[in-house]
Amino acid sequence: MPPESPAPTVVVAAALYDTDERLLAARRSAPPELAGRWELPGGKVEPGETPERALVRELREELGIEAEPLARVPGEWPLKAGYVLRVWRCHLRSGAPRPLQDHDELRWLTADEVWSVDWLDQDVPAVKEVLRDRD
Ligand SMILES: Nc1nc2c([nH]c(=O)n2[C@H]2C[C@H](O)[C@@H](COP(=O)(O)OP(=O)(O)OP(=O)(O)O)O2)c(=O)[nH]1
Repeated sequence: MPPESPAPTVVVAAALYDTDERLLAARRSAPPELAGRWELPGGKVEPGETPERALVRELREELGIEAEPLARVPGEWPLKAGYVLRVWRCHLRSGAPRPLQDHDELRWLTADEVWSVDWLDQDVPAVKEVLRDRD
C-alpha cells in the first residue's frame, strides 16, 4: 500500500454578495504565477483555527470588512499539491471591501458578469458551484 499522504492544508474562501446580489471577486497581486488572476477572497486555515474563524480573520485582514460565514458551499476543490479550497457563503456585516493585502483590484459581479474576469483555473469549478448554490 502507498504511504498515506498528510492531510491537505485547507484554504477557505468567501462567496460574498452585496445588496444587489453581486458576487465579490478579487484580483491577486502575488505570487507572480497567480498575479492578475481572479479568486474568491480568503486564505489558509492556521493550526488550531476553525475554518469559519480563519475566514473571518482573512476577510478582515485582506479586505477590512467584518463578515459572517453562513453556510458551506458543497464541495472541495484541489489547488496546488497539498492544498484544497472550501467555500462559504458569507454575509457582509460591516465595512466596504478594499484590497488591503494580496489583491490589487476588487470587483462586484452581476450574474451576467461572473465570467467576465479571468478566474484562476482551479477556482472555475468552485465558482460554478457557488452560482448553483445561490439559485
Ligand atoms: N484565498 C484564495 N486562495 C486561492 C484561491 N484559489 C487558489 O488557488 N488559491 C491559492 C493561492 C495561494 O497559493 C493559496 C492561499 O494562500 P493565500 O496567500 O491567499 O493565503 P494566506 O493569506 O493565508 O497566505 P500567507 O500569507 O499565509 O501565505 O491558495 C482562492 O479562490 N482563494
